[in-house]
Order: sequence, then structure tokens, then C-alpha cells
Amino acid sequence: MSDLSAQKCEACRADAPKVSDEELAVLIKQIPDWVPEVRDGIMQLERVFKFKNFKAALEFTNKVGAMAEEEGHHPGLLTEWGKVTVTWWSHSIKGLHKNDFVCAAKTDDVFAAL
Ligand SMILES: C[C@H](O)[C@H](O)[C@H]1CNC2=NC(N)=NC(=O)C2=N1
Repeated sequence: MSDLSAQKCEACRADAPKVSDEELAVLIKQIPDWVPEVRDGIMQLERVFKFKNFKAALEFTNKVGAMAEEEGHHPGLLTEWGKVTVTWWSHSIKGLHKNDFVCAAKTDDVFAAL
């Protein structure tokens, strides 16, 4: 468990500040497999996880879903044969909040524990 994944998501209101470029540079070092990407004008964190078949990909998807429910923060999940694309961003602020980095780190932990 990393520093980030040991944290809990906090309530993210519509007026919460987005992570600054300086904060992003520090936080992304703790989740080096994640790629920050702008999609539809919204900064997001994305990582592709590889599996041996669809069943394994679906099991991982469900575990990430359960973690998301516990945190009250929810990712984009695209489950395909042998592959799950996980995308984190905060809908309420249309960008990245610390919560997204916390949940990306927790997603790494789910994968590591399979
Ligand atoms: C009411 C509920 O808590 C909110 O809509 C939560 C749910 N999950 C969420 N997940 C994400 N990724 N961003 C949000 O802003 C968000 N808001």
C-alpha cells in the first residue's frame, strides 16, 4: 500500500479546486503507470490492465467497482477480452481532484492483489 492508496476519498464539491500542474507533477510520480490525458477538454488519468482472458478482466472490473463503491468515487471502466481500461476523473469539477490519484493508487493495489 502506498501513501496515496492509504488515504480515503473526501467529498468533492463542485467548487473544490482542481489539482494544479505542480501538484499533478508530484502526485503522478506515485502512480507512474497512469497517463494523464485530456479528453473532451477534461483532464483524466488512464491505465490499461492486461489479462489472460475475458473472465479475468471481468473479475478485476468487479473488484475495482467494489472499491469505487466503498470510496463513493467512480471510474470509467472499459472491459474487453484480456484488457480493462480504467479512467479516473472527478465529474463534479470536470477535472482531476486528489481523489482521482487516491483511487488510481487503490486500483494499482487491487491489481497487485489478484
Ligand atoms: C452524489 C455522489 O456522491 C456524487 O455524484 C459522486 C459519485 N461518484 C463520483 N465519481 C467521480 N469520479 N466523480 C464525481 O464527481 C463523483 N461524484
